[in-house]
Amino acid sequence: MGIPFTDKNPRSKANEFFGPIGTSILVPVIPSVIYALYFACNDSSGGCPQPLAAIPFFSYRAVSSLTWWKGLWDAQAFLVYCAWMAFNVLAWAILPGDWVDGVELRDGTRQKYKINAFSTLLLAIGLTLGTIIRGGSQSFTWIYEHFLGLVTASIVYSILQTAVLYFWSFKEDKLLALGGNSESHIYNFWIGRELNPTIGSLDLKSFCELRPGLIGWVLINISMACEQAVRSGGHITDSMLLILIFQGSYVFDALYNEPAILTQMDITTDGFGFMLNIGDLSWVPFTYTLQARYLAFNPITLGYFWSTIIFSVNAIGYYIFRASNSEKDEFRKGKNPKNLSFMPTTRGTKLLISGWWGWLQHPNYFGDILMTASWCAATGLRSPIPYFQIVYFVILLLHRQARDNEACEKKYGKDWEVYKTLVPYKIFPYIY
Ligand SMILES: NC(=O)C1=CN([C@@H]2O[C@H](COP(=O)(O)OP(=O)(O)OC[C@H]3O[C@@H](n4cnc5c(N)ncnc54)[C@H](OP(=O)(O)O)[C@@H]3O)[C@@H](O)[C@H]2O)C=CC1
Ligand SMILES: CC(C)=CCC[C@@H](C)[C@H]1CC=C2C3=C(CC[C@@]21C)[C@@]1(C)CC[C@H](O)C(C)(C)[C@@H]1CC3
Repeated sequence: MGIPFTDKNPRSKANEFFGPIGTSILVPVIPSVIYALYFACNDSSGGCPQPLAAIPFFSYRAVSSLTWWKGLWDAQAFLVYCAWMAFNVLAWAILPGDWVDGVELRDGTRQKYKINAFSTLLLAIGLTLGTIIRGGSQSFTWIYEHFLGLVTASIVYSILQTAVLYFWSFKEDKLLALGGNSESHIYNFWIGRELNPTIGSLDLKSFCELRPGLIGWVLINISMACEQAVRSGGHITDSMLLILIFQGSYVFDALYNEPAILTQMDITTDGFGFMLNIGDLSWVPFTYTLQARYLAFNPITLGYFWSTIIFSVNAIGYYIFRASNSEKDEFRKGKNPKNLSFMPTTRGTKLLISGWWGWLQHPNYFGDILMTASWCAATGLRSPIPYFQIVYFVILLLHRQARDNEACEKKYGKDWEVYKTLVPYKIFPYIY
């Protein structure tokens, strides 16, 4: 099928993520990594890497049997996953929230967003805690027990949703993502063709980025803590408590600042393709919970000394992340309470050259990386598997920095070169 292009939706180049070849590798690799993390870190593996052949996922004999494949599917988990998506849609529809405008799109229109993700989070946590208070820790271990089935459910759901949206994007009059209208179907499938797919007034991309995955992350962590408590006679370790606090507050922060996401590249520029579908709905809830899942069957006590160090790294990271994000948000809204220096640009928008944004090109990434490092450190040193998160996250943010740099070169031209001479370090102070 030829892929049409018009003045409104010009042909784009398939030049990111190593083009059609890179994206055709990424599409099967991302779900495989989610499964691999499960098989390399569960109760039977003990969360330590075994010889690869001992892990069913990597053993030819296991993978070639139909029974093994059937074991990945859990109909009950699939129903629960669909019910979870329905709960999020209902909460979005029923809970009150202000309607705000997104950034101006290239056709002059603006997408409208209902802001009530934070109240959805409070509702979900309230219901969960109510269940645990009434039924004890054992009443909320279902997620731990059905983790593999839920992984499959989320992957199947993401594939179906991406496929439906891909076909839907060929209906006329859609505004497409500038990067997602290349000549390659697989590349467009990965990036996403339509910029802002909606059902009625529900914007699917922002909905999926903030609600089912992020709130699911918190609930999965709580289930892992319940599993640990059941196994140890009602207690959870200091490491598990730290993970609940760190990651819970990270999600609280994201949902409390919901409107801030509307100016980020995922919302303004990328389509809603496989990358964001599987990223939001499967990767975030099922790999970002790796530390809590590991601790569920590997209780680790850190003690006051290490807990204080790890807590401090997370607190410093959070401070840098929040302060720098808020500084830029305020500045973009036309406020400059600290009287920070900035440079004018021919594009019209100004660039900060003092404060957090005069220190690094992405101070918020640096804060985010410190936080992720503290999450991994809370799992101790017995297994390298929970450290997967920091490796992945540094790669993600290095790649994101490169994508943003390219976008800023286009937006600001020579002014961006000047900015880079004034603020030479990208993410890591005095290193990179
Ligand atoms: N936990 C996770 O999995 C992930 C978390 N994140 C987090 O999301 C947050 C947002 O990240 P992201 O949107 O990628 O990037 P940034 O918040 O760094 O935003 C980049 C944009 O900011 C503007 N900008 C850049 N420099 C300046 C300056 N000096 N003064 C004013 N504006 C400037 C430019 O846009 P313009 O000039 O057009 O306004 C640029 O395109 C980060 O905190 C990141 O850590 C991101 C990905 C994954
Ligand atoms: C491996 C793979 C499929 C990667 C896809 C990338 C996505 C996992 C991430 C792209 C941008 C993201 C953001 C968040 C979560 C991860 C993804 C979806 C985010 C919602 C996390 C919470 C933060 O506070 C945030 C709101 C700033 C952030 C936005 C970007």
